[in-house]
Amino acid sequence: MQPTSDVNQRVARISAHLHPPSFQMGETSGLRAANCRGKAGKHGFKVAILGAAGGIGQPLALLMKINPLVSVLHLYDVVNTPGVAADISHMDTGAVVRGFLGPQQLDNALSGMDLVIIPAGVPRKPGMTRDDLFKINAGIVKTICEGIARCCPNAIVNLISNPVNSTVPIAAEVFKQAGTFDPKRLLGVTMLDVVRANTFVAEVLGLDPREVDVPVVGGHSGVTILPLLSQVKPPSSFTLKEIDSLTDRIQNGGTEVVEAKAGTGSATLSMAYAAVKFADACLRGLRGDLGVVECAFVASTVTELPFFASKVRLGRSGAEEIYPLGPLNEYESAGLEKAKKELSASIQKGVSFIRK
Ligand SMILES: NC(=O)c1ccc[n+]([C@@H]2O[C@H](COP(=O)([O-])OP(=O)(O)OC[C@H]3O[C@@H](n4cnc5c(N)ncnc54)[C@H](O)[C@@H]3O)[C@@H](O)[C@H]2O)c1
Ligand SMILES: O=C(O)C[C@H](O)C(=O)O
Repeated sequence: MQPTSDVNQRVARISAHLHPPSFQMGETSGLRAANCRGKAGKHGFKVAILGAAGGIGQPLALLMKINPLVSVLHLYDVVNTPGVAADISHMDTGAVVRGFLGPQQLDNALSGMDLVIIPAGVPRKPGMTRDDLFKINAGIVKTICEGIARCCPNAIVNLISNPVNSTVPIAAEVFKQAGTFDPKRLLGVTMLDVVRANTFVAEVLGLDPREVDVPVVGGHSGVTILPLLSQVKPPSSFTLKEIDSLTDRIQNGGTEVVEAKAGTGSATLSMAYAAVKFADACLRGLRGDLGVVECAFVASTVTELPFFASKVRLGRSGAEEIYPLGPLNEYESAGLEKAKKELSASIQKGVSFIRK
């Protein structure tokens, strides 16, 4: 495989020749959006997806195009965005779609955005840990975050790229160096763990998953994924066997999908669903809705670690309140100690990548 920087440079050279700063619906057909009578995009939020041509990026773009809170949707990737943007732009929903290809168009993709969602980077293959992705994805996240600091320092950032336990600290360090770090606006997306936990717990309880709420705290990898089954809503009790098997399945849900996909990638469709659920919550918070609460991996003082996933209240300025973990039982307290040990090393690895 070629180093990412070489690929990026080649893409930049080619795209500089082939493409203007962005391309929009109709630009190849003679009927440019700019010439049309209606001017869309006045109401609602401007959202960028970086990694928009990927396994998560494409269904995520589709679902964000349907979201009535989105007025402008920027789709950025280092490959294939012309096709994805053209395709998505034909959907008769409100958001105006623009595509951006390659590093030369990164700044235009990001300028003026309210929310930036980042699923850029390589996924796992069977036998790999999320930390095995660090080598490639750390640099990708660094470059993208440098762009955010330059072009939309006030945007809310939803970071999906793995390993989340390290990429969020990387993003924080980039923003600190640029003088733009606002801990409330940087959110690591752990929503898929909650989505899985709700589904698996509902299965055991014989309930509709939409009626179930399982807080999942800690981080987004193996033992750092800590479901708090003692706090499930509606209040429920489990046998020790159920607790063991539910905890194991929630912690290894990602690996279950990686193995089932047998080398072709990791969770994309359920992740796009989870990402949209989380992004929608962020947008409702930005709009000023009250009582929007979801789990996310954020800068935190809930434990002695500088980052931790827990329930947060989303408002006009991002994660405005971070809730404490609440009472843990003995099983969960033991899990918390294991989680903190692994998380601490992953956070340090991310910080050192930038401070080196
Ligand atoms: N947080 C979570 O819960 C969660 C869940 C699933 C997957 N993930 C992670 O999300 C990432 C993406 O997964 P995927 O299945 O969509 O992978 P994918 O390979 O299908 O897509 C990734 C996309 O990123 C693009 N990309 C690469 N370098 C880029 C750069 N410098 N700038 C912009 N785009 C770039 C690629 O061209 C590709 O289109 C992986 O790291 C994966 O581990 C996280
Ligand atoms: O498991 C992976 O590598 C992808 C993602 O983190 C997931 O939880 O599905």
